[in-house]
Amino acid sequence: MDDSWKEWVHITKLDPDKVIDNDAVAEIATSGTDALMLSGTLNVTQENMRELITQVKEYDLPVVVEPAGPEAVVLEEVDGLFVPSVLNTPDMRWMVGKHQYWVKHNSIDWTKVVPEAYIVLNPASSVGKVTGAICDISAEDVAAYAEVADQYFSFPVVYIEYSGTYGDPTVVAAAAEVISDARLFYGGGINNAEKAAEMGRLADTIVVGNAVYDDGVSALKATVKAVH
Ligand SMILES: CC(C)=CCC/C(C)=C/CC/C(C)=C/CC/C(C)=C/COP(=O)(O)OP(=O)(O)O
Ligand SMILES: O=P(O)(O)OC[C@@H](O)CO
Ligand SMILES: [Mg+2]
Repeated sequence: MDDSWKEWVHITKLDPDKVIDNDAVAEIATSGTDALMLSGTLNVTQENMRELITQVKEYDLPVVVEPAGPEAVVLEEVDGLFVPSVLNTPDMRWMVGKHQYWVKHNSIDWTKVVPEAYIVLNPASSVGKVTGAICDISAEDVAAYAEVADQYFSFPVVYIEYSGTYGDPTVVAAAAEVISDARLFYGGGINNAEKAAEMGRLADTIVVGNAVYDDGVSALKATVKAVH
């Protein structure tokens, strides 16, 4: 993975566990979004991940996979692998445990891997439930995690994750304030131009997922226009 991902300001997240028709994929691919991130928490298998890759690979925009576990890693025909580590969970499997298992049983092409320091803040999301994240933390707590990720662990990405709900801009601003090297990603509940513009002013990159399925490609396009 070369460093071109550091210029992305808008990522569309597609879920291998959800169905999307080819017309919608074609419109998304030409919407102006910078990249497609194939990612989900529940029911993601090699099979449905490969099906989605086949569906999107014919378009010439970057496609990356964000696995929920070693079993969801597919590297063929994609440009890179964005691997989360969840900072705000007491369950170390989601910070380093699954990663150690993955490395022990596979030979990794590290040039294709971009680590993401996830701070999960929506307890109702699948990722919140699955990882046992401690979501009721303050902006100050979030900023401290962001600084640790950026300055102590040197993660290239800090990802503020509100998956499924629109987050608190003051929390994103607090994280942005303390980060100097990492790219700040924000994802969660962005389904129109206003929300995209607001979080786009605070984070380096916004990620739009559910809106594609719930509100359609026109909503997605509005979020692209708001930041491009
Ligand atoms: C070690 C390797 C290769 C992988 C492990 C990677 C880890 C630790 C992942 C933990 C966090 C996680 C499960 C991320 C999945 C990506 C993600 C956040 C999907 C979207 O969130 P959902 O909560 O599924 O949204 P919905 O509820 O709308 O499906
Ligand atoms: O689905 P939404 O709420 O847009 O969130 C996008 C992404 O952050 C999910 O991992
Ligand atoms: Mg999901």
